[in-house]
Amino acid sequence: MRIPFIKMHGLGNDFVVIDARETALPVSPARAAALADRHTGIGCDQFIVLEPSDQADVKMRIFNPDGSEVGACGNASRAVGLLLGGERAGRTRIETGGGLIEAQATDAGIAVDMGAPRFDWNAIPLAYAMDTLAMPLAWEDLENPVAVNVGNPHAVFFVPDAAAVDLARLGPIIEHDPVFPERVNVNVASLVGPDHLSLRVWERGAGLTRACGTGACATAVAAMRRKLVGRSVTVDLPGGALRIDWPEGGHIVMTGPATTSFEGAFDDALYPL
Ligand SMILES: N[C@@H](CCC[C@H](N)C(=O)O)C(=O)O
Repeated sequence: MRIPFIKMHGLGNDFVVIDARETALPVSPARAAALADRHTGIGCDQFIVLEPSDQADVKMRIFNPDGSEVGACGNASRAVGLLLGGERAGRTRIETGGGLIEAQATDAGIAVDMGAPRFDWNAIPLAYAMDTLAMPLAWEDLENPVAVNVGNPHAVFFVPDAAAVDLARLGPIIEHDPVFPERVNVNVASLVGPDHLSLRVWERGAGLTRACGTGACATAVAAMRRKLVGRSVTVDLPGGALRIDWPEGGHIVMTGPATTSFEGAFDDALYPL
């Protein structure tokens, strides 16, 4: 069977999106990983499957290129908001594994209500109780991260110069540390101006990406909790900038672009379950 797909991205974090609301597409970790492969498949940072939802306009399933299914993807949420916004008068409620979120087209881009961050150690989750605003741990020069869950788990390290960190080497070590039983997304961030952060992310199950929307949300709220910035910040990533707002006691709102690259179709027999 020929399966239509849409290739999209948010700041260079790229997705293969399948609209399976009408015709179901069986997915397995092996099929997701094969489609995401940049040499032998279509190639993407995350494979996204849209399914019917009984509590929102759509259910978004998210797979990393290693085949793992995860709870949240900020950049894909904006892409899905762009894709379905026309059908939904600009506003799309999206069910994810990490909770219900809502995307809205605005003059500044697609704004997504990403819900409330969680800082409890067992919500991250961590292997044992500890202070999540300054975890008493270090991996070489990377020390005392903030741990936060924004639908998926993040460790945020504040460093003098994020560009100088050997994230390709340290990222996988931290991602797989047993202190993070569900692994972790690894963020290194520096303050580059008032309410302005620079960020690089080693994504769990994906590696270095040009942008990570949930990483930007996690880093912004971590910086707010550390009182490094105010409640509205710009986060520069290798692929471009996102605006993150987190009003006192409220939900995180991420605003930024989403883009459609091209459409195509694949033969599902070439990607067995
Ligand atoms: N690129 C995403 C995050 C995708 C999931 C992540 N790798 C995880 O395993 O939690 C984003 O834009 O947030």
